[in-house]
Amino acid sequence: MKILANDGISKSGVKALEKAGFEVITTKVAQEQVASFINTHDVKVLLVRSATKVKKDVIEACPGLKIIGRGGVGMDNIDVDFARQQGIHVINTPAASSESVAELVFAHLFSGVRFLHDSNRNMPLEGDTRFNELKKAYANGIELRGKTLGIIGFGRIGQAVAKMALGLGMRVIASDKYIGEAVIRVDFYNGQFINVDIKTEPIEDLLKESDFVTLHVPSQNGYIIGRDELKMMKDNVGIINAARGGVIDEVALVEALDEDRVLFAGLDVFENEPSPEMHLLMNPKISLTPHIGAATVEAQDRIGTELAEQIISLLKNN
Ligand SMILES: O=C(O)[C@H](O)COP(=O)(O)O
Repeated sequence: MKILANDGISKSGVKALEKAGFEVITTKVAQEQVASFINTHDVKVLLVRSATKVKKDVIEACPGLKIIGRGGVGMDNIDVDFARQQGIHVINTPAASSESVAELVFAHLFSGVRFLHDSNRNMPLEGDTRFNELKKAYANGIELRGKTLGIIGFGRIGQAVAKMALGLGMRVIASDKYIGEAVIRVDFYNGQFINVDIKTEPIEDLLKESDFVTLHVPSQNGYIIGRDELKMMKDNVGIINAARGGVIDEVALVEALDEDRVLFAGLDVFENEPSPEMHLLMNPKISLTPHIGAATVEAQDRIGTELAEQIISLLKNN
């Protein structure tokens, strides 16, 4: 039975699937060719990350598909309900990448408070005399310890962020439409741990209290952080979005950065993906990454292995 992993899959995933007798094809097929490739090669399982879109047109054109697998969390690139109505299993790996996304949030936070993204762009060439000038420009860094981190969206990723923030000595507050409270277990290298109970609070309170705000919500129809929400935030707040483009109003964000109301932003996702707007790319107050929250060896290994386990259990054990 053939599997097309159109956005790639880890070696561990390929190995587990091949061991179970599947053939895994990892050639990248262009979006417009996906359906015809699936049909001509008699592919039964389509695996994607966020790049390949599996919308109604593709699903309708591939009546032989048995499984659509999303290696990752967000399923906004898949018409999940429609696929399930056609009797296709739709699976994902909701827990596999939480730590990696959380670590990227801190990469952006550390970059923001110490201007790393900007100093990397500006470091002087040999013979350039601006070294001391830059030393002065980046002299007012901020420590994270003791500051308040507001986490919007307190599911798996939000809670992984909370755990790391607590480890750094930050105060953590959270807001979530569906989750009232969560016990965050902070593990130490020597096997010891502490539990910290965090009750969520209304978003308005979070925005007023936070020194840094990070978003961990699924794709939305409207902005969670728009012009009004930006106005509610503390002066010199830092904002991170490693969730989905479209949860922050980018135009209002740039305005707030330009007016020195927001100190910095860290963006891994964009309203216009994969071609983020120029006003974001050129902004010295924005630390940027190209949607790589889940892009670690460890997360992709877990994702590949979990997908393989689910596929084997759905197709081999039934
Ligand atoms: O929803 C996800 O899992 C993340 O956005 C990662 O997406 P990616 O698999 O395209 O890196």
